[in-house]
Amino acid sequence: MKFKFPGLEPLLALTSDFLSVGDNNVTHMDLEEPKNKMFGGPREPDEEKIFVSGLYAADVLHNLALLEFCKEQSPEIAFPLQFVMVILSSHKLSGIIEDCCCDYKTVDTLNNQVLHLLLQDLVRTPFFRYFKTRLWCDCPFWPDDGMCRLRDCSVCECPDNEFPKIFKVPAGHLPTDDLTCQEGKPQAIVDRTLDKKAFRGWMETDNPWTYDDERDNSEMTYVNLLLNPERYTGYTGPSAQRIWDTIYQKHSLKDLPGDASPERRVLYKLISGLHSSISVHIARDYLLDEGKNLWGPNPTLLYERVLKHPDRVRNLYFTFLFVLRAVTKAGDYLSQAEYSTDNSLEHQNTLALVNQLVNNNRLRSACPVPYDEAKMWKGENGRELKSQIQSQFRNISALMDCVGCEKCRLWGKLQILGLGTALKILFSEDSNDPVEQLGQVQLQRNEVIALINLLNRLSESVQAVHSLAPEAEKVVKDGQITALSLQSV
Ligand SMILES: Cc1cc2nc3c(=O)[nH]c(=O)nc-3n(C[C@H](O)[C@H](O)[C@H](O)COP(=O)(O)OP(=O)(O)OC[C@H]3O[C@@H](n4cnc5c(N)ncnc54)[C@H](O)[C@@H]3O)c2cc1C
Repeated sequence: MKFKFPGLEPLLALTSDFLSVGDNNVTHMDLEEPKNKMFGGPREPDEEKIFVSGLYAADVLHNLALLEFCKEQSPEIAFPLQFVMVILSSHKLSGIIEDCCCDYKTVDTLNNQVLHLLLQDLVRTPFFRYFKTRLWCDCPFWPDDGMCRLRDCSVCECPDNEFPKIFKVPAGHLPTDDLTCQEGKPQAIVDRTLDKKAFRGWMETDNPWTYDDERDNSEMTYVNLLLNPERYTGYTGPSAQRIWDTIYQKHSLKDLPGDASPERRVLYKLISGLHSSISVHIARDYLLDEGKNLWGPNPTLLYERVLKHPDRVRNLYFTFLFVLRAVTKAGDYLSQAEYSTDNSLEHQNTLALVNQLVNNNRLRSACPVPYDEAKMWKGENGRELKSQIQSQFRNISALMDCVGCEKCRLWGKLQILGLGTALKILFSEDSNDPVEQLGQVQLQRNEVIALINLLNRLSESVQAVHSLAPEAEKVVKDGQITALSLQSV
């Protein structure tokens, strides 16, 4: 098949800024070979149609065919061209987001104009600002190997008088000077009672997807998330590496074979999307000068860790839509819930914001079903696979106690709980009827706080990728041009 690639001439013109190859007469190429390489064999007619429709053309051509072709035709342009291709393919993703029902452009527009602002307001409300968690517990898998070197790594807990009275645990609140995990205490019923009184409509229910973090309420502490932003902490090296390796390797999530089930791929994409989002937050709020305590974006880091890898950007968008779908699917439940804090005006305000989010007309018309969960678990071994993946996800959730940096652990736990809540909403197993399933889902207050805060984190990351990409690419391009000119000296 011969395919005319309209982007090739401008690409070559761009490349000719570096080398004199502008008059290279390359406008057609044979796509059979690169296409087969990319997809592992010829495709079905439908996929063929999609392939040539142009949705994937940019990716395929930028990443494979063009490079291969040009290497053969003209080896001297391969390097600058590869660089230009990486840049072009890194943020200009187009077409439908894989396994989802909306395209990249729509998601960017909706996020910039509607979702981002709403979510920013929502996570600032007293209800969504306080997250209950256990910060001090030991890793169930290996001894503590904390590598944190910055004070920015530790979490600032709420002083007792800060959060709404109604949130307070009447007894057994962990003293701030007791930094050890207190194992073996009997189940505390105190906080459960308080939850029922304080949050009418919120239940204590199990989440089959997550490791139960609320076994002993006396070990739980409230954290004001606004005082503990997710950003660069200095947590790096073998400790952090071990967590990510364990997640990806032990659970065989990476380099999935061609015949891996779609469900396994979804689990990988969710973890990878979350990983991208964490990296984006590190890059967008980085400690640029420790001496001067100067914080700001680090475009090179953003590029190296995320933008340079189109699959990581794609997984970020996928995860955003997956969680967004869970929030809208639980819309009826969320719009009838109780958001009481000390102040009834705050409840009204929070409820109004939740309603604007879950019943948003623009979202409904532009992207009515961000992700279609109905396709999952349909195979012969659907049930078995579901319980396997559920147990994998529970293990990943337990691994968060091994994160050797307090602030990273806080956000790791919150976001994994948020993902677990999305999985619970989308794949509630009580019934086969999706309408009934939704009616039966019961959420804990902390799950809803985690879900909305996770959606906000993902929305921030999608926005940062969209808005910081040009700058990041320029910084990298300038660096490359300098490197190229040094090479040619
Ligand atoms: C749960 C958790 C939360 C964390 N939170 C913070 C935080 O708030 N602040 C902070 O400064 N640090 C945080 N860290 C550490 C941070 O994620 C990195 O591990 C650290 O900055 C070192 O980065 P790195 O470049 O070595 O690569 P890492 O990000 O550690 O990645 C390890 C390897 O995973 C692969 N990989 C990277 N990204 C993806 C992706 N999106 N999809 C698939 N594979 C990928 C690559 O092969 C890479 O070499 C956290 C770590 C964990 C485990």
